[in-house]
Amino acid sequence: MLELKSVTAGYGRTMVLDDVSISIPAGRAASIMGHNGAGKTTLLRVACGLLPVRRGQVLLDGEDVTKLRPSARVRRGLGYVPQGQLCFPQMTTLENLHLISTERSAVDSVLDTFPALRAQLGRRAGLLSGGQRQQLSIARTLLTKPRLLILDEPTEGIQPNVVEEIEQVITRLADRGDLSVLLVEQHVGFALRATDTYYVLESGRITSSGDGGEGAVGDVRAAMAV
Ligand SMILES: Nc1ncnc2c1ncn2[C@@H]1O[C@H](COP(=O)(O)OP(=O)(O)OP(=O)(O)O)[C@@H](O)[C@H]1O
Repeated sequence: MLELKSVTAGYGRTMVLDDVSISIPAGRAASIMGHNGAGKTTLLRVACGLLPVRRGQVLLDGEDVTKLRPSARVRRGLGYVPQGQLCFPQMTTLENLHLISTERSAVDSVLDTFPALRAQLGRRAGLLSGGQRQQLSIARTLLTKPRLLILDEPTEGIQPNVVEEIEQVITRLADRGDLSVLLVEQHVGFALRATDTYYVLESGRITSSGDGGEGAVGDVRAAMAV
């Protein structure tokens, strides 16, 4: 579904990603872990078309989309949930959803995925908790009916007692089988539980990769400790 082939990219003359290759088959989930500043968000920006590559290729469903704009990639099934629980704070939860789609069955379906939002439909998004706003942000992206969901640190800034709720939702989405997921996450245990494959990115290079699952926690921590 998504493939980055030997991608080198960065800002101005400074290259951040150096010869990075990752692959996420259709319906599978992968996580990217690494220290602050390793280049994780930069990698996601490249996948979405928000940052051009200097060298290498980005493929969606086998099609070379390296030169395509973000909007063209969204039309091909890419959905991006950036860091920071993006939504319109003055609008209600429902209005935020309706900005993307007013199709009743589609809205109902995302509310089934995020039952906590049902009780908040008339509430302004700016008054929601961080965890609820994160769920709204993911729900808005799901309304675009993506086949690839890209999530940038969805548990960042969320109170510890609701992190588990976010984790459960993402694990369910990753388990759906009809959705590919690319997850950047600092919580190693959660990232590995939720995904089939992991990549460790350090200083812009993939330094370790393997199968997900709790059994890989030691390998990832060791790779990140180097
Ligand atoms: N718009 C930008 N212009 C110039 N340099 C940038 C820009 N965005 C990020 N960088 C630099 O690129 C490097 C990688 O940043 P990036 O945000 O991709 O890392 P990250 O792994 O996502 O970090 P974090 O975990 O802190 O979010 C850092 O050195 C950062 O300072």
